[in-house]
Amino acid sequence: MAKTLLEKIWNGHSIKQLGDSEDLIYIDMHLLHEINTPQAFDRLRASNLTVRRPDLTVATEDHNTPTRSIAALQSDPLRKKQVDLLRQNCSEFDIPLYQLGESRQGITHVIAPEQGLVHPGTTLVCCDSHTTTHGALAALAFGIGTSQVEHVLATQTLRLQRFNSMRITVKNSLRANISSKDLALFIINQIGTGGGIGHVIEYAGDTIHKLSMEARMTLCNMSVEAGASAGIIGVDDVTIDYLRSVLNGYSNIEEEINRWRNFVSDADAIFDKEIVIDGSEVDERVTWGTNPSQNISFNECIPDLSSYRDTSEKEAAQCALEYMKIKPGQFLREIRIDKVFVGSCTNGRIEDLRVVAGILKGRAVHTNVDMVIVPGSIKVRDQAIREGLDIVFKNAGADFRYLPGCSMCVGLNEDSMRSGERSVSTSNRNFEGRQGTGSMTHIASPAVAAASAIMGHIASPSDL
Ligand SMILES: CC(C)[C@H](C(=O)O)[C@@H](O)C(=O)O
Ligand code: SF4
Repeated sequence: MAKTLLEKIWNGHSIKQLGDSEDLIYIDMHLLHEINTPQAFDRLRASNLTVRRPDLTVATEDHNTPTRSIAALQSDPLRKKQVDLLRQNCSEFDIPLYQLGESRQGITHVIAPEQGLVHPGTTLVCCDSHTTTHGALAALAFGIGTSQVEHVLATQTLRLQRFNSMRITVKNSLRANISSKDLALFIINQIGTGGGIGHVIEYAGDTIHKLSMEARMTLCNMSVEAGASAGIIGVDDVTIDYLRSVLNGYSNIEEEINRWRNFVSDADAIFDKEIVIDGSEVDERVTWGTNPSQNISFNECIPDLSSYRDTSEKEAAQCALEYMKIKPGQFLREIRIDKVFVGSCTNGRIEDLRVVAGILKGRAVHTNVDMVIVPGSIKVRDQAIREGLDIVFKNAGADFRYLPGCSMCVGLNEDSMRSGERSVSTSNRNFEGRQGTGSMTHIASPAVAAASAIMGHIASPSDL
Protein backbone atom coordinates (compact mmCIF):
# COMPACT_ATOMS: atom_id res chain seq x y z
CA MET A 1 0.00 0.00 0.00
CA ALA A 2 1.20 3.50 -0.84
CA LYS A 3 2.74 5.26 2.12
CA THR A 4 3.44 8.83 3.12
CA LEU A 5 6.99 9.76 4.12
CA LEU A 6 5.71 10.09 7.70
CA GLU A 7 4.31 6.53 7.63
CA LYS A 8 7.57 5.15 6.24
CA ILE A 9 9.61 6.69 9.04
CA TRP A 10 7.06 5.88 11.74
CA ASN A 11 6.70 2.24 10.72
CA GLY A 12 10.45 1.86 10.53
CA HIS A 13 10.82 3.13 14.09
CA SER A 14 7.82 1.65 15.86
CA ILE A 15 9.10 -0.89 18.37
CA LYS A 16 5.65 -1.71 19.76
CA GLN A 17 2.06 -0.52 19.46
CA LEU A 18 0.83 0.64 22.84
CA GLY A 19 -2.94 0.61 22.48
CA ASP A 20 -4.98 2.22 19.71
CA SER A 21 -3.14 5.43 19.06
CA GLU A 22 0.23 5.22 20.77
CA ASP A 23 3.51 3.60 19.73
CA LEU A 24 6.88 3.14 21.34
CA ILE A 25 9.23 4.85 18.89
CA TYR A 26 12.99 4.42 18.56
CA ILE A 27 14.95 7.68 18.49
CA ASP A 28 18.02 7.95 16.29
CA MET A 29 19.39 11.29 17.44
CA HIS A 30 18.85 13.32 20.62
CA LEU A 31 20.02 16.93 20.76
CA LEU A 32 20.40 18.87 24.00
CA HIS A 33 21.03 22.45 25.07
CA GLU A 34 21.25 24.20 28.43
CA ILE A 35 17.54 25.03 28.79
CA ASN A 36 14.99 22.41 29.92
CA THR A 37 17.58 19.68 30.44
CA PRO A 38 18.95 19.97 34.04
CA GLN A 39 15.77 18.53 35.59
CA ALA A 40 15.88 15.56 33.21
CA PHE A 41 19.43 14.72 34.33
CA ASP A 42 18.47 15.20 38.01
CA ARG A 43 15.65 12.72 37.66
CA LEU A 44 17.91 10.28 35.86
CA ARG A 45 20.35 10.44 38.77
CA ALA A 46 17.56 10.15 41.33
CA SER A 47 16.37 6.92 39.66
CA ASN A 48 19.92 5.59 39.38
CA LEU A 49 19.71 5.41 35.60
CA THR A 50 22.37 6.05 32.98
CA VAL A 51 22.18 7.48 29.46
CA ARG A 52 21.46 4.53 27.18
CA ARG A 53 23.07 5.89 24.01
CA PRO A 54 25.44 8.79 24.70
CA ASP A 55 26.79 8.13 21.19
CA LEU A 56 23.40 9.15 19.76
CA THR A 57 23.19 12.25 21.93
CA VAL A 58 24.83 15.62 21.19
CA ALA A 59 24.72 18.83 23.22
CA THR A 60 25.54 22.43 22.41
CA GLU A 61 25.40 25.74 24.26
CA ASP A 62 23.23 28.35 22.60
CA HIS A 63 20.30 29.99 24.38
CA ASN A 64 21.83 32.17 27.06
CA THR A 65 25.42 32.40 25.86
CA PRO A 66 27.10 35.75 25.20
CA THR A 67 27.84 36.80 21.62
CA ARG A 68 30.75 39.23 22.17
CA SER A 69 33.22 37.34 24.34
CA ILE A 70 33.43 34.01 26.10
CA ALA A 71 34.65 35.82 29.21
CA ALA A 72 31.29 37.58 29.56
CA LEU A 73 29.80 34.29 30.73
CA GLN A 74 32.02 34.36 33.82
CA SER A 75 30.53 37.62 35.03
CA ASP A 76 26.94 36.41 34.73
CA PRO A 77 26.36 33.92 37.58
CA LEU A 78 22.86 32.78 36.58
CA ARG A 79 23.67 32.04 32.97
CA LYS A 80 27.03 30.58 33.88
CA LYS A 81 25.25 28.19 36.24
CA GLN A 82 22.96 26.94 33.47
CA VAL A 83 25.86 26.39 31.12
CA ASP A 84 27.96 24.79 33.87
CA LEU A 85 25.14 22.36 34.66
CA LEU A 86 25.05 21.24 31.03
CA ARG A 87 28.83 20.84 31.06
CA GLN A 88 28.73 18.78 34.29
CA ASN A 89 25.86 16.60 33.05
CA CYS A 90 27.53 15.92 29.70
CA SER A 91 30.82 15.09 31.35
CA GLU A 92 29.18 12.79 33.93
CA PHE A 93 27.15 10.91 31.30
CA ASP A 94 29.77 10.95 28.54
CA ILE A 95 27.73 13.05 26.11
CA PRO A 96 29.60 14.98 23.40
CA LEU A 97 29.22 18.72 24.02
CA TYR A 98 30.15 21.60 21.73
CA GLN A 99 31.23 24.36 24.10
CA LEU A 100 30.85 28.06 23.45
CA GLY A 101 33.39 29.22 20.89
CA GLU A 102 34.65 25.81 19.72
CA SER A 103 34.50 24.94 16.04
CA ARG A 104 31.28 22.88 16.08
CA GLN A 105 29.27 25.11 18.46
CA GLY A 106 26.24 27.13 17.54
CA ILE A 107 22.46 27.10 17.67
CA THR A 108 21.28 23.49 17.99
CA HIS A 109 19.21 23.65 14.80
CA VAL A 110 22.00 25.23 12.80
CA ILE A 111 24.78 22.89 13.88
CA ALA A 112 22.98 19.54 13.66
CA PRO A 113 22.56 19.54 9.86
CA GLU A 114 25.95 21.12 9.21
CA GLN A 115 27.70 18.55 11.43
CA GLY A 116 26.00 15.73 9.50
CA LEU A 117 23.89 14.63 12.49
CA VAL A 118 20.62 14.63 10.53
CA HIS A 119 19.93 11.83 8.02
CA PRO A 120 16.85 11.09 5.91
CA GLY A 121 14.41 8.59 7.33
CA THR A 122 15.58 9.01 10.92
CA THR A 123 13.87 10.23 14.08
CA LEU A 124 15.41 13.19 15.87
CA VAL A 125 14.25 14.94 19.02
CA CYS A 126 15.37 17.87 21.16
CA CYS A 127 14.12 19.81 24.15
CA ASP A 128 13.17 22.63 21.80
CA SER A 129 10.16 23.41 19.64
CA HIS A 130 12.16 24.44 16.55
CA THR A 131 13.54 20.92 16.17
CA THR A 132 11.07 20.88 13.25
CA THR A 133 13.92 22.50 11.25
CA HIS A 134 15.53 19.12 10.59
CA GLY A 135 12.55 17.83 8.64
CA ALA A 136 14.16 19.64 5.69
CA LEU A 137 16.42 16.59 5.44
CA ALA A 138 13.47 14.15 5.40
CA ALA A 139 13.90 13.30 9.09
CA LEU A 140 10.97 13.09 11.49
CA ALA A 141 12.16 15.77 13.91
CA PHE A 142 10.20 17.40 16.70
CA GLY A 143 10.48 19.13 20.06
CA ILE A 144 9.91 17.28 23.33
CA GLY A 145 9.35 18.28 26.98
CA THR A 146 11.61 17.69 29.98
CA SER A 147 10.04 14.39 31.07
CA GLN A 148 10.37 13.08 27.51
CA VAL A 149 14.03 14.18 27.50
CA GLU A 150 14.53 12.01 30.56
CA HIS A 151 12.75 9.09 28.83
CA VAL A 152 14.92 9.36 25.72
CA LEU A 153 18.10 9.70 27.77
CA ALA A 154 17.25 6.56 29.71
CA THR A 155 15.78 4.39 26.95
CA GLN A 156 16.47 5.98 23.51
CA THR A 157 12.72 5.59 22.91
CA LEU A 158 9.55 7.64 23.31
CA ARG A 159 5.87 6.82 23.79
CA LEU A 160 4.16 8.82 21.08
CA GLN A 161 0.61 9.45 19.89
CA ARG A 162 0.44 8.87 16.15
CA PHE A 163 0.61 12.11 14.17
CA ASN A 164 -1.84 13.00 11.42
CA SER A 165 -0.40 13.90 8.03
CA MET A 166 -0.96 17.13 6.12
CA ARG A 167 0.46 17.90 2.71
CA ILE A 168 0.98 21.50 1.67
CA THR A 169 1.63 21.58 -2.05
CA VAL A 170 3.03 24.81 -3.41
CA LYS A 171 2.01 25.28 -7.04
CA ASN A 172 3.64 27.84 -9.37
CA SER A 173 7.01 29.41 -8.76
CA LEU A 174 7.77 32.00 -6.13
CA ARG A 175 8.43 35.42 -7.63
CA ALA A 176 12.04 36.64 -7.81
CA ASN A 177 13.33 37.79 -4.41
CA ILE A 178 10.58 36.01 -2.50
CA SER A 179 12.16 33.85 0.18
CA SER A 180 11.05 30.73 2.00
CA LYS A 181 10.54 32.98 5.06
CA ASP A 182 7.90 34.90 3.12
CA LEU A 183 6.36 31.59 2.07
CA ALA A 184 6.33 30.36 5.69
CA LEU A 185 4.66 33.58 6.89
CA PHE A 186 2.14 33.35 4.02
CA ILE A 187 1.24 29.76 4.94
CA ILE A 188 0.86 30.59 8.65
CA ASN A 189 -1.32 33.56 7.69
CA GLN A 190 -3.52 31.24 5.60
CA ILE A 191 -3.87 28.30 7.98
CA GLY A 192 -3.41 30.12 11.31
CA THR A 193 -1.21 29.39 14.32
CA GLY A 194 -3.39 26.34 15.09
CA GLY A 195 -3.74 25.12 11.49
CA GLY A 196 -1.17 22.37 11.84
CA ILE A 197 -2.07 21.06 15.31
CA GLY A 198 -1.68 17.28 15.61
CA HIS A 199 -0.18 17.09 12.12
CA VAL A 200 3.17 16.62 10.48
CA ILE A 201 3.23 18.97 7.49
CA GLU A 202 4.90 17.63 4.38
CA TYR A 203 5.84 20.43 1.97
CA ALA A 204 5.55 19.25 -1.61
CA GLY A 205 5.56 20.40 -5.20
CA ASP A 206 8.18 21.68 -7.65
CA THR A 207 8.50 25.04 -5.92
CA ILE A 208 9.58 23.34 -2.70
CA HIS A 209 12.05 21.12 -4.51
CA LYS A 210 13.60 24.18 -6.17
CA LEU A 211 14.46 25.63 -2.75
CA SER A 212 17.98 25.33 -1.38
CA MET A 213 18.50 23.15 1.67
CA GLU A 214 18.89 26.20 3.91
CA ALA A 215 15.66 27.73 2.57
CA ARG A 216 13.91 24.43 3.33
CA MET A 217 15.24 24.56 6.88
CA THR A 218 13.66 28.00 7.32
CA LEU A 219 10.31 26.65 6.12
CA CYS A 220 10.39 23.53 8.28
CA ASN A 221 11.59 25.62 11.23
CA MET A 222 8.45 27.78 11.05
CA SER A 223 6.09 24.73 10.88
CA VAL A 224 5.76 24.80 14.64
CA GLU A 225 4.46 28.39 14.42
CA ALA A 226 1.49 26.93 12.50
CA GLY A 227 1.03 24.53 15.42
CA ALA A 228 2.41 21.50 13.54
CA SER A 229 4.28 18.74 15.35
CA ALA A 230 6.86 18.64 12.57
CA GLY A 231 7.56 19.78 9.02
CA ILE A 232 9.13 17.46 6.49
CA ILE A 233 10.35 17.47 2.87
CA GLY A 234 11.05 14.36 0.81
CA VAL A 235 14.57 13.54 -0.39
CA ASP A 236 15.71 14.87 -3.79
CA ASP A 237 19.03 15.76 -5.42
CA VAL A 238 19.33 18.93 -3.33
CA THR A 239 19.12 16.82 -0.16
CA ILE A 240 21.67 14.35 -1.47
CA ASP A 241 24.12 17.08 -2.56
CA TYR A 242 23.85 18.72 0.85
CA LEU A 243 24.47 15.41 2.63
CA ARG A 244 27.46 14.68 0.42
CA SER A 245 28.95 18.03 1.37
CA VAL A 246 28.47 17.66 5.13
CA LEU A 247 29.30 13.96 5.27
CA ASN A 248 32.53 14.33 3.37
CA GLY A 249 34.61 11.27 4.23
CA TYR A 250 31.66 9.20 5.49
CA SER A 251 32.13 5.54 4.67
CA ASN A 252 29.61 3.73 2.41
CA ILE A 253 27.83 6.97 1.54
CA GLU A 254 26.76 5.64 -1.90
CA GLU A 255 24.87 2.75 -0.30
CA GLU A 256 23.26 5.15 2.12
CA ILE A 257 22.23 7.48 -0.70
CA ASN A 258 20.36 4.66 -2.44
CA ARG A 259 18.50 3.93 0.77
CA TRP A 260 17.84 7.62 1.49
CA ARG A 261 16.18 8.12 -1.90
CA ASN A 262 13.24 6.03 -0.65
CA PHE A 263 12.35 8.68 1.88
CA VAL A 264 9.68 10.38 -0.20
CA SER A 265 5.91 9.92 -0.08
CA ASP A 266 4.62 7.38 -2.60
CA ALA A 267 2.82 8.97 -5.54
CA ASP A 268 -0.65 7.79 -4.49
CA ALA A 269 -0.16 8.09 -0.72
CA ILE A 270 -3.18 9.47 1.11
CA PHE A 271 -2.81 12.37 3.53
CA ASP A 272 -5.26 13.23 6.32
CA LYS A 273 -5.37 16.79 5.04
CA GLU A 274 -4.33 18.47 1.77
CA ILE A 275 -3.71 22.19 1.20
CA VAL A 276 -2.64 23.82 -2.03
CA ILE A 277 -0.87 27.19 -2.07
CA ASP A 278 -0.30 29.32 -5.15
CA GLY A 279 3.38 30.30 -4.91
CA SER A 280 2.93 33.18 -7.36
CA GLU A 281 0.64 34.90 -4.82
CA VAL A 282 3.31 35.03 -2.12
CA ASP A 283 4.68 38.49 -1.46
CA GLU A 284 7.25 39.81 1.02
CA ARG A 285 5.51 39.53 4.37
CA VAL A 286 6.07 41.08 7.79
CA THR A 287 4.24 40.49 11.07
CA TRP A 288 2.37 43.44 12.57
CA GLY A 289 0.98 41.65 15.64
CA THR A 290 2.01 39.36 18.47
CA ASN A 291 1.68 35.98 16.82
CA PRO A 292 3.29 34.88 13.55
CA SER A 293 -0.04 34.56 11.69
CA GLN A 294 -0.69 38.27 12.08
CA ASN A 295 1.33 39.24 9.03
CA ILE A 296 0.72 41.30 5.89
CA SER A 297 2.44 42.27 2.66
CA PHE A 298 3.64 45.78 1.79
CA ASN A 299 0.50 46.37 -0.31
CA GLU A 300 -1.87 45.68 2.55
CA CYS A 301 -2.58 47.82 5.59
CA ILE A 302 -2.96 46.76 9.23
CA PRO A 303 -6.40 45.09 9.30
CA ASP A 304 -9.47 46.71 10.77
CA LEU A 305 -11.03 44.76 13.65
CA SER A 306 -14.32 44.61 11.73
CA SER A 307 -12.62 42.37 9.16
CA TYR A 308 -12.40 39.50 11.69
CA ARG A 309 -15.25 37.01 11.79
CA ASP A 310 -13.72 34.76 14.44
CA THR A 311 -14.13 36.30 17.91
CA SER A 312 -10.96 34.91 19.43
CA GLU A 313 -8.90 36.09 16.44
CA LYS A 314 -10.55 39.50 16.75
CA GLU A 315 -9.69 39.70 20.46
CA ALA A 316 -6.11 38.60 19.70
CA ALA A 317 -5.86 41.30 17.03
CA GLN A 318 -7.18 43.95 19.40
CA CYS A 319 -4.60 43.02 22.07
CA ALA A 320 -1.88 42.94 19.42
CA LEU A 321 -2.76 46.41 18.11
CA GLU A 322 -2.56 47.82 21.62
CA TYR A 323 0.67 46.06 22.51
CA MET A 324 2.35 46.92 19.21
CA LYS A 325 1.19 50.57 19.40
CA ILE A 326 -0.09 50.55 15.81
CA LYS A 327 -3.42 51.34 14.20
CA PRO A 328 -5.64 49.72 11.57
CA GLY A 329 -5.11 51.35 8.19
CA GLN A 330 -1.39 51.94 8.71
CA PHE A 331 1.03 50.53 6.14
CA LEU A 332 4.22 48.66 7.07
CA ARG A 333 6.41 51.44 5.67
CA GLU A 334 4.96 53.91 8.22
CA ILE A 335 6.39 51.92 11.13
CA ARG A 336 9.70 53.27 12.41
CA ILE A 337 12.13 50.90 14.10
CA ASP A 338 14.99 51.00 16.62
CA LYS A 339 16.63 47.61 16.13
CA VAL A 340 17.25 45.03 13.46
CA PHE A 341 18.21 41.50 14.42
CA VAL A 342 19.60 39.10 11.84
CA GLY A 343 20.15 35.60 13.18
CA SER A 344 18.38 32.67 14.90
CA CYS A 345 17.72 29.08 13.85
CA THR A 346 15.30 30.41 11.25
CA ASN A 347 17.62 32.80 9.38
CA GLY A 348 21.10 32.71 10.90
CA ARG A 349 22.74 30.63 8.15
CA ILE A 350 25.30 31.60 5.55
CA GLU A 351 22.77 32.12 2.72
CA ASP A 352 20.87 34.54 4.99
CA LEU A 353 24.03 36.49 5.79
CA ARG A 354 24.88 36.64 2.09
CA VAL A 355 21.49 38.17 1.29
CA VAL A 356 21.93 40.74 4.04
CA ALA A 357 25.47 41.60 2.93
CA GLY A 358 24.30 41.93 -0.68
CA ILE A 359 21.84 44.63 0.40
CA LEU A 360 24.10 46.39 2.92
CA LYS A 361 27.08 46.58 0.56
CA GLY A 362 27.87 50.23 -0.18
CA ARG A 363 25.00 51.43 2.01
CA ALA A 364 24.73 52.52 5.64
CA VAL A 365 22.49 51.44 8.50
CA HIS A 366 20.14 54.29 9.44
CA THR A 367 21.40 56.46 12.31
CA ASN A 368 18.35 55.63 14.46
CA VAL A 369 18.82 51.88 14.08
CA ASP A 370 21.08 49.39 15.88
CA MET A 371 21.62 46.42 13.64
CA VAL A 372 22.88 43.23 15.28
CA ILE A 373 23.94 40.24 13.18
CA VAL A 374 24.61 36.99 15.01
CA PRO A 375 25.82 33.97 13.04
CA GLY A 376 23.99 30.72 13.73
CA SER A 377 27.19 28.75 14.28
CA ILE A 378 30.96 29.05 14.36
CA LYS A 379 30.98 27.41 10.93
CA VAL A 380 28.64 30.11 9.58
CA ARG A 381 30.76 32.82 11.19
CA ASP A 382 33.99 31.49 9.74
CA GLN A 383 32.45 31.18 6.28
CA ALA A 384 31.10 34.75 6.55
CA ILE A 385 34.59 35.97 7.43
CA ARG A 386 36.16 34.00 4.57
CA GLU A 387 33.74 35.71 2.17
CA GLY A 388 34.42 39.15 3.64
CA LEU A 389 30.81 39.58 4.77
CA ASP A 390 31.98 40.76 8.20
CA ILE A 391 33.72 43.69 6.53
CA VAL A 392 30.58 44.57 4.57
CA PHE A 393 28.57 44.53 7.82
CA LYS A 394 31.16 46.64 9.63
CA ASN A 395 31.41 49.20 6.83
CA ALA A 396 27.63 49.56 6.81
CA GLY A 397 27.63 50.21 10.57
CA ALA A 398 26.10 46.87 11.60
CA ASP A 399 27.29 45.02 14.68
CA PHE A 400 28.48 41.56 13.60
CA ARG A 401 28.94 39.30 16.61
CA TYR A 402 31.80 36.91 16.94
CA LEU A 403 30.03 34.19 18.93
CA PRO A 404 26.97 32.32 17.68
CA GLY A 405 23.79 31.69 19.69
CA CYS A 406 20.09 32.42 19.99
CA SER A 407 20.86 35.91 21.25
CA MET A 408 18.19 38.52 20.53
CA CYS A 409 15.75 35.94 19.14
CA VAL A 410 14.73 35.20 22.71
CA GLY A 411 16.69 37.74 24.77
CA LEU A 412 18.05 35.20 27.27
CA ASN A 413 21.56 36.64 27.00
CA GLU A 414 22.76 40.25 27.24
CA ASP A 415 21.22 41.12 23.85
CA SER A 416 17.63 41.61 25.02
CA MET A 417 15.71 44.71 23.93
CA ARG A 418 14.50 47.49 26.20
CA SER A 419 10.84 48.22 26.85
CA GLY A 420 9.32 50.37 24.10
CA GLU A 421 11.95 49.40 21.53
CA ARG A 422 10.75 48.05 18.19
CA SER A 423 12.62 45.62 15.97
CA VAL A 424 12.53 43.95 12.62
CA SER A 425 13.82 40.46 13.33
CA THR A 426 14.62 37.47 11.14
CA SER A 427 13.63 35.11 13.96
CA ASN A 428 10.37 33.19 14.25
CA ARG A 429 8.38 34.49 17.22
CA ASN A 430 6.86 37.89 17.85
CA PHE A 431 5.12 37.11 21.15
CA GLU A 432 4.69 39.93 23.70
CA GLY A 433 8.05 40.61 25.32
CA ARG A 434 9.79 37.89 23.31
CA GLN A 435 12.93 39.97 22.72
CA GLY A 436 12.76 41.74 26.10
CA THR A 437 9.95 42.93 28.37
CA GLY A 438 7.85 45.57 26.62
CA SER A 439 9.73 45.24 23.33
CA MET A 440 7.90 44.97 19.98
CA THR A 441 8.93 42.53 17.26
CA HIS A 442 8.18 42.47 13.54
CA ILE A 443 9.21 39.15 11.97
CA ALA A 444 10.53 39.33 8.40
CA SER A 445 12.96 37.83 5.90
CA PRO A 446 16.68 38.70 5.93
CA ALA A 447 16.18 40.89 2.82
CA VAL A 448 13.40 42.92 4.45
CA ALA A 449 15.42 43.16 7.67
CA ALA A 450 18.41 44.58 5.77
CA ALA A 451 16.31 47.07 3.81
CA SER A 452 14.56 48.18 7.01
CA ALA A 453 17.90 48.71 8.76
CA ILE A 454 18.93 51.11 6.00
CA MET A 455 15.62 52.97 5.77
CA GLY A 456 14.91 53.26 9.53
CA HIS A 457 11.38 51.94 9.03
CA ILE A 458 9.95 48.63 7.83
CA ALA A 459 10.96 48.53 4.19
CA SER A 460 11.30 46.29 1.16
CA PRO A 461 14.60 46.03 -0.75
CA SER A 462 12.67 47.54 -3.70
CA ASP A 463 12.49 50.82 -1.71
CA LEU A 464 16.25 51.28 -1.80
C1 LIG B 1 13.99 27.67 25.31
C2 LIG B 1 13.37 26.71 24.35
C3 LIG B 1 12.83 25.58 25.08
C4 LIG B 1 12.41 27.41 23.39
C5 LIG B 1 11.68 26.46 22.46
O1 LIG B 1 11.22 25.40 22.82
O2 LIG B 1 11.50 26.78 21.32
C6 LIG B 1 13.14 28.45 22.59
O3 LIG B 1 14.11 27.89 21.78
C7 LIG B 1 12.20 29.28 21.81
O4 LIG B 1 12.44 29.49 20.64
O5 LIG B 1 11.22 29.76 22.39
S1 SF4 C 1 17.28 30.78 17.84
FE1 SF4 C 1 15.39 31.38 18.83
S2 SF4 C 1 13.84 30.02 18.06
FE2 SF4 C 1 15.81 29.11 17.59
S3 SF4 C 1 16.20 27.72 19.28
FE3 SF4 C 1 17.14 29.68 19.78
S4 SF4 C 1 15.59 30.78 20.96
FE4 SF4 C 1 14.54 29.09 19.94
